[in-house]
Amino acid sequence: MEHEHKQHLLTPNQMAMADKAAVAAGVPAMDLMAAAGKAVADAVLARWSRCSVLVLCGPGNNGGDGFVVATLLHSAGWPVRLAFLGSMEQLSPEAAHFFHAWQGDVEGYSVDVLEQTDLVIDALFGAGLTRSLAGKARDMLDEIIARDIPVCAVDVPSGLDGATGAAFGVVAPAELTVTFFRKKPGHLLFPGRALCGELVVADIGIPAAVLEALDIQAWENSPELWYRDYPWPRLDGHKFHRGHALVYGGENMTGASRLTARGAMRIGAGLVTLAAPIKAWAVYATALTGVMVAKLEQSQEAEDFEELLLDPRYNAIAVGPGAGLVGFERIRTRKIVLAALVTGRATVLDADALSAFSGDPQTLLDAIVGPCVMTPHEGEFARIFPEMNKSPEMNKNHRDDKLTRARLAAKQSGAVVVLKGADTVIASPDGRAVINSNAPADLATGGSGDVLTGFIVGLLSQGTSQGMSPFNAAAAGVWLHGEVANTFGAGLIAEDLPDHLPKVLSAFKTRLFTFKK
Ligand SMILES: NC(=O)C1=CN([C@@H]2O[C@H](COP(=O)(O)OP(=O)(O)OC[C@H]3O[C@@H](n4cnc5c(N)ncnc54)[C@H](O)[C@@H]3O)[C@@H](O)[C@H]2O)[C@@H](O)CC1
Ligand SMILES: [K+]
Repeated sequence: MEHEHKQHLLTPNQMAMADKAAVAAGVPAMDLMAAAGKAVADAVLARWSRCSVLVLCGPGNNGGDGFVVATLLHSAGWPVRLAFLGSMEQLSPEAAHFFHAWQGDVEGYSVDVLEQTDLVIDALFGAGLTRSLAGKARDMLDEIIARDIPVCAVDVPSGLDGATGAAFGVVAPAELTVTFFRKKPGHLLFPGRALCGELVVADIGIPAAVLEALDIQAWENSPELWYRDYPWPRLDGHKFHRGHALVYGGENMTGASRLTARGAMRIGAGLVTLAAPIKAWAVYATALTGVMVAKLEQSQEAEDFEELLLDPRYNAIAVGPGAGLVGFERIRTRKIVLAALVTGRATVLDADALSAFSGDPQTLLDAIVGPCVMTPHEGEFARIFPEMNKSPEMNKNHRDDKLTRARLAAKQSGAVVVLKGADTVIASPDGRAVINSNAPADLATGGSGDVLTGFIVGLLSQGTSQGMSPFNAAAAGVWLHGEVANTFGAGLIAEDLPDHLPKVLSAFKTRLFTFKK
């Protein structure tokens, strides 16, 4: 539990509740602010050499943290100026205390203070921001951007929504952001992730026990969340115990489903069968060695696929990569998807399996009866959930909020939704969500999604009853996929992903022992 706690993501509201709970548990609010300010000052001292600093303090407790930072950097011998946007009377008792502790001048709040500033400490607004910045607050940010002055943000860059990662309006990108206690979704979701720069999470003395009462439903993806369920081969195991994944392969883009099949093999499916239309059968059979290839006769591919599925040993199915969308292929892809779903067995739907239901997504959503993982990128997501951003449940300020969209999609469909991108969100129909943060840009390469589908179906084939839930299998697949790309480095192509996985799995296995201690 202790490890998982580190991955918790708190919304700004939950963070305010954590703050209150800590105070109720006996931690003085003054100490929290002092610790927050010290954490920021320490991080600045560790990264920058002595330079001329301007601390911009806002009207709330984010500004309070700023007063502390100013005092500490001044004590460290740095030239510090402070500008305050707010009124003394409205400061909280803690912020007022640290305002009075500041020995220097308080500059007028105008863009002129940016003259001869080498570094800005942005303590204007943090978790309390609820709308776009206007007037003087906004002008200052515009000018910081125009002058390209380095920024260290306190908690979040001012103007960033900690819940969604969206900008309320203008945001000055930070080189460093120091946040407190736990991350927020907005630190991981784009554009927030890019606007934060380097992110430091500082312990300010809030006891982890306050998390219990917060009903947290979002985590940063990490093995701590799912390693207990990871299906390591057992000594007494047999290939049949490790499941049998069935992958549908289309007629033209045969590379895609081959990558899926290879991904499933590498991640530990006991057996993988690729079922392909007879026209393409020879291509598959020649190219694949460890993977079996089943023939689907012309014009009765879906029926043959159904017949294959009469064999209960196929316990996880993947459809989508290279399935085909042109002309009659689209109808065939739809039939294959529905044949897979009606079995109620664990199914992963990707790419064409989703796009084939464009214009008629309800047919797909109604057919989901068993464990299912959908892995759309944004384009595919829009085809299956075209009205999502109009939903009354969407955040009114940020209708493109990825976390909420993925959660609503999971709830509506009953499937685990993996909404892909540089900040992939994995959402469960029960409201839990994981945000992935380990994917490097190298992963944006053709075929990488096909391998991800393979990783997930391979994990699912190893048993959803005793083994991984679809939610955990999806989170594990996405994390391992990112980790492989990270450890492989530059020059990555999709083929490398399955083949480099064993190295990552070995390292992960070693790490597992440290988790268990
Ligand atoms: N655990 C915690 O929660 C802790 C929080 N601390 C700091 O406290 C911050 C949160 O403090 P607050 O809740 O006071 O929030 P903020 O300091 O972010 O700002 C709140 C103030 O801004 C006003 N405001 C909101 N949107 C505005 C807009 N668009 N234009 C102008 N004014 C606007 C509000 O009316 C309120 O007066 C955190 O970000 C963090 O920096 C730290 O002091 C230590 C502990
Ligand atoms: K800030």
